Amino acid sequence: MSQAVVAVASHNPVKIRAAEQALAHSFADRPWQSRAHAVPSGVAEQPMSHEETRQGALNRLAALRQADPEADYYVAFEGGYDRLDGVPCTFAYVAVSDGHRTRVGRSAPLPLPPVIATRLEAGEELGPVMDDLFQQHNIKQRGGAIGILTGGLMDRASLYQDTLILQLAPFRFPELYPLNAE
Ligand SMILES: O=P(O)(O)OP(=O)(O)OP(=O)(O)OC[C@H]1O[C@@H](n2cnc3c(O)ncnc32)[C@H](O)[C@@H]1O
Repeated sequence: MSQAVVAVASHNPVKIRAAEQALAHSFADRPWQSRAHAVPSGVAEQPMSHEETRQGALNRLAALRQADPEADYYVAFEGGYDRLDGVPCTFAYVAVSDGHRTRVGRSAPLPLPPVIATRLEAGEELGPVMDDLFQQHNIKQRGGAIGILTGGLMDRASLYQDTLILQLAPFRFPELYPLNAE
């Protein structure tokens, strides 16, 4: 069977791996390959609200579809920060499309310690702040804040992968999720 292609809206290896794994697990009857594209998010490097983060994922998805019109699936992740129920958190939005149907969803949130929240609210980015506090290099492209603060029980790729798998349910069972009800 011919390879199916998932286009990914980032060169960050964490995001590419998460997209590849989620598609390969959700649609295991097909072999998958990924194509990565650097596309603009159209929002700040460090989105500071859930609305801005969601918009970043949607903007990346739209740019990705223009950049790679022949892919079978399109996946865009955007990492962000907000106070959810008053608690400072980092989370991601994923936007996924097969060219017909589009779904957007937010990951489970990771609560951040006040020392990190204060620095983000002063204008710093989470990746460099984590590198600085935990003496890491480019942790955002490895386990991320999730890896460090869960003691390795989860990592950025696994959280993003699970977030995408949940949003793929309507694509797996299209008869249960009619397009005109979305
Ligand atoms: O190359 P791109 O796709 O832009 O990937 P990114 O990791 O740099 O960027 P995102 O836009 O997804 O995330 C926004 C910021 O949040 C940071 N970030 C998000 N999740 C993180 C995590 O788990 N650990 C460390 N930094 C994280 C990241 O450093 C970015 O500066």
